[in-house]
Amino acid sequence: MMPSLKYQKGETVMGRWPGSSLYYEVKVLGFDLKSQLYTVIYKDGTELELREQDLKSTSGFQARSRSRSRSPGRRRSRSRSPGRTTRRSSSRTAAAVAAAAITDNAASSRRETRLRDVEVTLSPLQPTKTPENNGNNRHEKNEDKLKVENNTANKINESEKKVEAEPEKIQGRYNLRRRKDDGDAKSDEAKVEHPEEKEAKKAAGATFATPLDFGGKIGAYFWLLFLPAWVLFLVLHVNQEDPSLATFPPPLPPLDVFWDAQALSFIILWILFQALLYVTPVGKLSEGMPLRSGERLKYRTNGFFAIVVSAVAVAAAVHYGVDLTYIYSHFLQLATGSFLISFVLSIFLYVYSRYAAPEQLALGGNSGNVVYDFFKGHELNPRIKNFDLKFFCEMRPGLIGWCLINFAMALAEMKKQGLDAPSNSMILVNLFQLLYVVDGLWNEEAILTTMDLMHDGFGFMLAFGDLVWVPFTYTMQAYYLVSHPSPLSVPALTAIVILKLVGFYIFRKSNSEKNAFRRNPSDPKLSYLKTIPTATGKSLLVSGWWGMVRHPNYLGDLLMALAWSLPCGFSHLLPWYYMIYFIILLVHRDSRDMVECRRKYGLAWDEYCRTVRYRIIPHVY
Ligand SMILES: NC(=O)C1=CN([C@@H]2O[C@H](COP(=O)(O)OP(=O)(O)OC[C@H]3O[C@@H](n4cnc5c(N)ncnc54)[C@H](OP(=O)(O)O)[C@@H]3O)[C@@H](O)[C@H]2O)C=CC1
Ligand SMILES: CC(C)CCC[C@@H](C)[C@H]1CC=C2C3=C(CC[C@@]21C)[C@@]1(C)CC[C@H](O)C(C)(C)[C@@H]1CC3
Repeated sequence: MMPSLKYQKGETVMGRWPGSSLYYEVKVLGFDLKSQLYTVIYKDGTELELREQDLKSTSGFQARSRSRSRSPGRRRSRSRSPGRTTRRSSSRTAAAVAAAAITDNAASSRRETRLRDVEVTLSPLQPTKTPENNGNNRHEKNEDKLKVENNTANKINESEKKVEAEPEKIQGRYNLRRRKDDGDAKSDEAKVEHPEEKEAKKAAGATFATPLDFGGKIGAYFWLLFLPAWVLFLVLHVNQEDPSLATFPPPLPPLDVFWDAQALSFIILWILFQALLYVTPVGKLSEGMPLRSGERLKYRTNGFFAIVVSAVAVAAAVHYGVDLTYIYSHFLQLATGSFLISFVLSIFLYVYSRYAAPEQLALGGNSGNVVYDFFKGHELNPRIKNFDLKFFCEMRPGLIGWCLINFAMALAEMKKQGLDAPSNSMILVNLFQLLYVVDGLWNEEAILTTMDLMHDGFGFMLAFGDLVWVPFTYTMQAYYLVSHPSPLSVPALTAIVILKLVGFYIFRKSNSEKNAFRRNPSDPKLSYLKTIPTATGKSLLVSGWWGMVRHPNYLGDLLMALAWSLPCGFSHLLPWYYMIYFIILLVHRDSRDMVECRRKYGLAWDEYCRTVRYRIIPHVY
């Protein structure tokens, strides 16, 4: 029993469908005092959390005509409502709707046909104007108030315009909060909120999170210690004459060797220089994907400009006698300096996130455990004014720094081996990785539809990953080649170049296809693609690259990684480190994404997985 609550455990009530005014019959499973949310279960077994405002007693509903619910005008006004969300509830409810839509899909074996335009046909009931309804939802008088059966038949209707055709409407689909009849998000914000509603909103934001990754709370402690230790191990190991497992563990130098104030100041200067380029008003202002609040952040995507200016600056520095082999000889000290910066940044990010509104927190980094949230990232998009810290760190200092370090290694190789030009292997590694980074910066907008930008909070994992892991471990191949020459025959070189180009083609095409589709699903250039509708208003691609495997971009990336290691030969395991790490990282990311997409899209995701059976490698995995 749940004392003094409006709805009791076991009671059957009507629960609102996110982004609309449709109500399903649900059974109350429980009530969370902290979040003030009811856990309810649908007839198809889907559980979700709803606020009291989104529940109504069944007595307040009556059957109403089908034609009214299908009025296009009405649908229009609904989907234009400003989007605000409660956390878990929105996605779980979406899953429930997806479940219904896809059940019918599967039954009518429409997989082979074009599934882009969908309408969920419901059997609506209209609530009578009971005092309860009027009291709770006065603002909804003009909206459809519909009751639907959970096991309602849903069908694909080719004639209806799908929600995705107007991306700005997507936000309305996630709305489980009070909705105003019209007006934009800003006017919404300006209205005074009831204190109770404020509390519930706070609680909803603060409590709900996705399941814990990376071994949970204990895992977070482990990774916090292991990741820096692993970088240290790699840096010390690669510096040895014989970097084989026989010399494991590498000898630890005295503590004072780690610290170099000059190295730290170079890192700070580099980050400030990149920050300056980032805020330079050159290049496009791109829109991110809609957030849970319905808001879309703007990002200055001038990464290509940044790398070109950086290259010119580095070339000028070399021309005026700056010895870049300093990077090779002070690698450990530079890594230590970067680590310190990433650690201080992570502390700042965590403290800063404590002042963020609940809807600005990352679902995956909101466990309530300080260490876990510090590691995983508490706030989704921490910004100082318009300066987006996550976007900047992920795309600039570390990524461009990676190319700078590789270049320095080529110079160091020439110096150490007494060469007039870098070796073929060194040139390949430099060019391949430069292409990867330049491509990422050229297509910088595409990063806005990746997991890191959309779902992961910005905390130690990414700050350390961006500022330490990328520049100081992704450069292992180039570092290795400085003192371990690996001559390449012409056929081997040709084969490696072909492998790289094939990988790059798959990687770029698949990433661009998904990005273009997410940005404008009705792009005529994508009209040949088949899709599966989901109840969130977004669809899933089931043909093209994303019909081949579930992560074609990972396949391309892995082929490229192979091409980066091959020039280093097979004498040591160390240059293969990236390949091994990358397989683990991408397999884990794929699993994380599966969980996240299953949560978001429910049975529509299962249907996608049935249609596209392999995850990364066709017919293998
Ligand atoms: N070099 C490196 O260290 C690393 C490189 N990468 C690369 O970065 C790139 C981005 O990777 P990552 O962010 O992990 O993942 P993705 O770019 O693959 O993003 C996954 C998201 O894409 C959407 N999606 C999945 N399936 C479909 C589909 N069938 N149709 C439409 N949308 C779909 C989903 O988001 P939604 O539906 O919400 O839009 C899903 O959450 C990849 O190329 C990867 O290889 C990644 C990690 C490290
Ligand atoms: C420290 C942890 C064990 C792992 C940290 C992972 C991060 C290093 C990576 C997570 C996703 C990344 C991406 C790129 C770099 C590595 C990190 C930050 C990326 C920017 C590289 C360039 C590509 O073109 C890209 C697609 C833009 C990549 C996006 C993901």
